[in-house]
Amino acid sequence: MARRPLPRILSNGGARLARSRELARTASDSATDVLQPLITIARGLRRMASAARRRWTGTPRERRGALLFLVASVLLVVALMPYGPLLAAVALMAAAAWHGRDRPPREPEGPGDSGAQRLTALYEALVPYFFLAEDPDPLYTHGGSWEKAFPAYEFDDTGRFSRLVIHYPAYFKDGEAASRARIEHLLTAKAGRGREYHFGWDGEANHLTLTVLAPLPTDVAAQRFVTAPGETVLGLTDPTQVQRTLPLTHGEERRDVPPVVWRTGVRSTEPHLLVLGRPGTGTSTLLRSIALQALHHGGDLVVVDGGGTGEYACLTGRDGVLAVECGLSGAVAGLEWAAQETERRLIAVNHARQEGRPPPDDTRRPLWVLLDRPTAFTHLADADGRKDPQALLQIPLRHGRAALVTVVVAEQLDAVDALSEAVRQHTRARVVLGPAGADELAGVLGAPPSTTPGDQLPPGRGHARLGTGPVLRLQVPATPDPYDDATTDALRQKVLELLPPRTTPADGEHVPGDPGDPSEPGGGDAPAGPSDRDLDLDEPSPAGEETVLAATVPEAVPAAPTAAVSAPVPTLDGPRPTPREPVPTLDGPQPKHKKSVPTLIKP
Ligand SMILES: Nc1ncnc2c1ncn2[C@@H]1O[C@H](COP(=O)(O)OP(=O)(O)OP(=O)(O)O)[C@@H](O)[C@H]1O
Repeated sequence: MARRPLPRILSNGGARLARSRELARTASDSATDVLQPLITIARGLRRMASAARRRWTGTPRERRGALLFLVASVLLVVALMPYGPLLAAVALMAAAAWHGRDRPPREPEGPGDSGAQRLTALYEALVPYFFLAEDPDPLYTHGGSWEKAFPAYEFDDTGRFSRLVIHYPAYFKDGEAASRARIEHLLTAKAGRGREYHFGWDGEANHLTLTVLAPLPTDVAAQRFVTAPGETVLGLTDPTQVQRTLPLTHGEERRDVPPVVWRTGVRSTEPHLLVLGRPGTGTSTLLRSIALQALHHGGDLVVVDGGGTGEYACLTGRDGVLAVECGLSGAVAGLEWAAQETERRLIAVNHARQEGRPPPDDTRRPLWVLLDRPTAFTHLADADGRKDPQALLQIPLRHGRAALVTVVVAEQLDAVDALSEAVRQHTRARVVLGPAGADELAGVLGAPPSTTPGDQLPPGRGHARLGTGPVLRLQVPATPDPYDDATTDALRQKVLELLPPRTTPADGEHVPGDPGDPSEPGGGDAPAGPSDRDLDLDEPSPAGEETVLAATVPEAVPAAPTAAVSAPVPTLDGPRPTPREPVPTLDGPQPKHKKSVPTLIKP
């Protein structure tokens, strides 16, 4: 059947319609331009009329008669004057045009009543700190005015300060931490507790800027961070303090968040990290997060857990995890091996340099030594008359940077005194999690933070300082123990996905199943927690009966760990075992294996 053409109005009606709409718009624009003076005058007349009406209603009744009489007299005079009505009409039009002109919206004037009250109260509170009797023209004085002292202020919807600039006298000792802390403490109390503030001291201009900080996101979970090898994300911080951002996945959406990135390796100026916090503030979580990132970048891990709660059990037997030690003997053996491995690497690198060769491959794989609560072992060793495992950290801490050996120590704040001198001296990257006083923070970080901690800190919230850098607010990404019953399924799955696969055990050793990990044969049904959970700190296993926690090393990197058991280990301090001689451990010599380290401790 032949197609019938559409009616013209339908076939090209759309274009016509658009054209006519365009024409109408142009015509209306031109008309508006032409009639603009009339529109302005009309708007002015309306504004004047409403002003007159307001004036009339605002005039008391008893004076309205007089006002009416005055207006009538003026009108009469004008009417009787030569050209009076004409001049009056011209004047009226001119006045209407003036009042009808477009005016930019007026800035709200002043802080309002409640704002002024807050500013006055704050000003009075600051007087004792900023007043000097000898000052001939004091900026702060009792009964004085705050206008000159607070050049800029902003309030939030609830009427509390969101930003405030405070001008202080030049003689105020802003270079002294104690003086600054007193002012910050006062401002925190006056500006409203329960929020976190940033204090920006501008010593040159004698200005202090108080800014309310938005809470750091607590809903970011462990994930693959877009970082280069040698970079570890400790957590998230404020955009004002860091230039860089990382794209992070948060639920379904992706957003750019400023991270605290810690650089390790040969060029690092702070190659080792100390994490402190009160119990339950998230120090183990941060160590787990670091472990996952280290494994992702191809590092080897030795984990020493003095907490003894099995929070690192999920790492046991994973590719790259050399040992997860919860007992004193295991800890000592693991750390002894790490010290010897550091030396071996150093010497190998030195030889290679002297011979003009690049460093051998088996010195290039980063080795991470993670210690959670090492002071628990110090007490145990002391009671037992055994060697303090912390003493073994001396070499990795002092020489680890050149050997790509990184030490991370997590400890409780009140056990700082029990940390060895070497740990305190060589851990120049510092993190403090959870509530801590300004003095405590300054003592650990070497400088007080420029922000105040809130009253209620979520787990994983704290401060970080890398070397001599600024003190940064920190929120550690949620990286819970996947074997913990309290962990939600979504988070458990996220952490399990980040774990490397299990290494095939050597010597037919059994590597425990992964409860909840569907990829593990029998994993879903396995009892929660592998064997290291059962280790009792108070009862160190007898020599030769220590539970094997980690057994193997991937084939791709045979040299590093194998060296621990079979390669010659020259030392910095003195003679070491001769070639082919196994490194002695507390539990006796180790068997030799071609591709794998059987154990750090004999089964
Ligand atoms: N960054 C975080 N985000 C969300 N929850 C966290 C975070 N850090 C820790 N938590 C939660 O807080 C609790 C304590 O964490 P964690 O075990 O890491 O603390 P801890 O300082 O090691 O305490 P303890 O020494 O008692 O083991 C856990 O339930 C953990 O899931």
